[in-house]
Amino acid sequence: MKPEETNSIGYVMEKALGPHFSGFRPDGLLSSPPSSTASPSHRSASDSSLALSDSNAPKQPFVIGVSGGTASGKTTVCDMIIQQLHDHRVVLVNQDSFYRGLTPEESKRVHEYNFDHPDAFDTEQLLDCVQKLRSGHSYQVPIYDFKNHRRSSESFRQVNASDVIILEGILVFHDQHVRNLMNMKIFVDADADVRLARRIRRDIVERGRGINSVLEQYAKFVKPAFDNFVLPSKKYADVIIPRGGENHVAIDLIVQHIHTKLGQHDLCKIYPNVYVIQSTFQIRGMHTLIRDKEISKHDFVFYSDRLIRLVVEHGLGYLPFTEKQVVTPTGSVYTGVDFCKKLCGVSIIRSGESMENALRACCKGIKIGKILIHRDGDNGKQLIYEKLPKDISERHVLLLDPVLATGNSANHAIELLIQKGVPESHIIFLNLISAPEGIHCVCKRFPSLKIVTSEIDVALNEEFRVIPGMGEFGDRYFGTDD
Ligand SMILES: Nc1ncnc2c1ncn2[C@@H]1O[C@H](COP(=O)(O)OP(=O)(O)O)[C@@H](O)[C@H]1O
Ligand SMILES: Nc1ccn([C@@H]2O[C@H](COP(=O)(O)O)[C@@H](O)[C@H]2O)c(=O)n1
Ligand SMILES: [Mg+2]
Repeated sequence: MKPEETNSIGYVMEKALGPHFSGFRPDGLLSSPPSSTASPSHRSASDSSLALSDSNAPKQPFVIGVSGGTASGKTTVCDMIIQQLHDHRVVLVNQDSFYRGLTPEESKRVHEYNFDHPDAFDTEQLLDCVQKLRSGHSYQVPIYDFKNHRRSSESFRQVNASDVIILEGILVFHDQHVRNLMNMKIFVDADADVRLARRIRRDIVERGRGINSVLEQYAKFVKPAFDNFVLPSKKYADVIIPRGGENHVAIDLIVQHIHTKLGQHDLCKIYPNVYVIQSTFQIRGMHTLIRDKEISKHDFVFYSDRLIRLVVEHGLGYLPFTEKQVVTPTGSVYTGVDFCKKLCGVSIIRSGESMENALRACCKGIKIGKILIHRDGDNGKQLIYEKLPKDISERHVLLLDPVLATGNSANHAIELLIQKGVPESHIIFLNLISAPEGIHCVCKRFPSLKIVTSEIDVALNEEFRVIPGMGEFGDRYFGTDD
């Protein structure tokens, strides 16, 4: 066959009708798989290399760090968060529990001891505790006594694994390894005078101190350590709460965010631009049907179409809009929104074409372009054919492919769109199922693109097929599987 023949669109189209790997078999093109062996202490909670792909594995808890100066209201804020998260299991770990007990010598000269310096805490032990809880184990947390500055030698507080771990203390943002275990960092802010007033009252009432000793300790250690260690760690906070426990708006927003994150797949916590449509029994039922190898072709198409329609509708929700007012038949004004007009679809041939009808049904008269990515021989070379709207650079693009497997073909298609002038943030990639490997691959390369999917599967197998997956979508949908 002559080279020009192998390059002809007809030839490639015909080839594309053969077995089609929705993830495009990579032949050495696959970037190294996400590592699952890195030591947890050196991984950040937002590190994309976290091995979070196994949906059957226990969910990782959501770790919240709460820091702030002494008596700023950290404990009060934590209590309020815990109360509002009543439908989740939440545990509170206080950094205070990890104060090193004083030696008899140190106890004699307690007024010279700096309880506000990072060295006053056993940070290694604190790290061990959070790591254990994060990996689903319980932990015997020490009990610290502020009156005699020692840990109890007999008793511990058993803290069990839970959905949310709150780690609270003046210096929880100081150590990088501890910080890296947090999914969310909150800094509780309060005026220094207010804090001092609260501290005096609390230390006298609860910690058996006298006014002079509180003021002396404050001037000698607490204030300098606040300036040197606590305040500089404020920059790591995701949220700063002024007025601590009084700030109900801030606490409501935080609780709402935690609720959203808890309901999400772990990959959505890592990549904020990945959206999984909210699962319902209807959606789960449709997935059950289309994943069943015994289903008839007719039913496969019917239920795939239903799911595709949902994904398309959901994806359209991420397009920009403008405000629009209309007058209703009652003569009233309704303030609504106008759809984004500069829009097109692009299907990745062949299976992406199965999504075109749903897009046409939702967006009247929408232009739909096509991209065909064809593996040329066994050397990893690809041929890319495209037929795209001429003004695509001015449009938001809904990229269509029902299965995101390795992410290689998606990345080629996205690269092509970007070459054509489409801003990365104007691309919404729609699919029915995504493999974690594909999500890592696409999101690392294109962090501002959005992926909308209906389920995230467990992993890819050694043949780069999605597990549990649904087989060759294109073959099953277009009836070319046997
Ligand atoms: N908004 C508030 N108004 C009045 N008192 C408060 C307020 N927030 C906290 N307190 C009191 O101040 C003291 C310190 O608050 P706490 O939450 O324990 O601070 P932290 O844990 O940051 O040291 C406690 O006695 C608490 O009851
Ligand atoms: N034996 C101790 C241990 C600690 N402190 C002080 O406690 C403060 C931290 O607790 P908060 O609830 O206020 O965050 C810290 O500023 C230490 O000075 C103490 O007085 N005695
Ligand atoms: Mg406290």
